[in-house]
Amino acid sequence: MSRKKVPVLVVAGFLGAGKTTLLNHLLRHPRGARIGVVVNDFGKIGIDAMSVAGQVDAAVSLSNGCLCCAVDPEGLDEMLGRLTRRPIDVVVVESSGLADPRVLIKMLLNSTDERISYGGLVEVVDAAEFATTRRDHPELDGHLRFADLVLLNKADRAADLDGVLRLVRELAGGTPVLPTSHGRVDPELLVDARAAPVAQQLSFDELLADDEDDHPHAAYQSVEFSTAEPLHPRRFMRFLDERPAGVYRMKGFVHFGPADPRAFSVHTVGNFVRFAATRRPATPGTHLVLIGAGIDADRLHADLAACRGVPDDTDEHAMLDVLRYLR
Ligand SMILES: Nc1nc2c(ncn2[C@@H]2O[C@H](COP(=O)(O)OP(=O)(O)OP(=O)(O)O)[C@@H](O)[C@H]2O)c(=O)[nH]1
Repeated sequence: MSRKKVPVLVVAGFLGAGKTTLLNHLLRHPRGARIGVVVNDFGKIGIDAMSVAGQVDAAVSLSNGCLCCAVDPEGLDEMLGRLTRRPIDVVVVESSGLADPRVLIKMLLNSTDERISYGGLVEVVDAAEFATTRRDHPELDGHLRFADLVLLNKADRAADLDGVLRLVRELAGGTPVLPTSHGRVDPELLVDARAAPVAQQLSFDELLADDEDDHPHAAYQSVEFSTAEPLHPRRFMRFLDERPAGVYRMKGFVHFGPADPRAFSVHTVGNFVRFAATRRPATPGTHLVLIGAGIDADRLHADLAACRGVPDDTDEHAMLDVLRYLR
């Protein structure tokens, strides 16, 4: 039986930006997702966090040094293999501060392990020390641009948060930038909960209602979109390309009708897009949840509604852009 591939999300950032803090936060608030982690230094991941997540053994670590330098592709595959032997929904890999995350990403993209697929790059940036980090590591600008999502952490300590946010957004080009404190992002933004089809999950409003006070739900909005009609693959890909920067996360199922009879799951983290061909969901059609901040729900609805349609008979390659993101 073929199993769903496990996305491997890379968390990068320069020294002290808050990568471990983010990992601990995700482990403490897994929202039903079974999270495996690969960390550089096991000591920094709170054992209590692993216990909360009920997965004390779902972590591997290097006793020293940096993943990219200490591990060759086979070594990485072996580590991931150990994690994905048990049911797991996502693996989060912490990339050491000084390494270029692209080395690790390349290893993941070239992995021969059929059970995993690269799941995107989250760059954690220290908002309080941004100028110093940038001065010491000019390569930071490049990291911001090729990340899929930038978390501007330590927002609580930044002397001029608006100014830093403006600058980071400008440097990041099209990469969405989300301010956070103590890595407290909603896990829904990064990982898929262990769940039935999106249509049967709790709505975001329901999630808003229930949590501890350190859970920053209130900052986000969710927009749901469903249609029984097929989406036109080219129009939908254009929508993804042009989606507003405030849409941090999108997940659900898409149906392209006659262009491809399969149902596809779609999953985005920031700019990262992943499609997977799935078994057809119980209700054929498209069901999407978009999560973000400062987004115009009516506009998103209208833009998605405009994606409905089927390619004409002469457009044989209409699915190509979608298939490029198939993992
Ligand atoms: N005030 C404040 N402190 C934070 C925040 N996030 C992390 N910290 C603190 O900053 C320090 C560094 O955080 P880590 O999570 O260890 O950073 P890291 O990126 O994993 O660090 P390295 O692994 O050394 O690169 C710790 O003392 C955290 O408690 C934040 O948003 N605000």
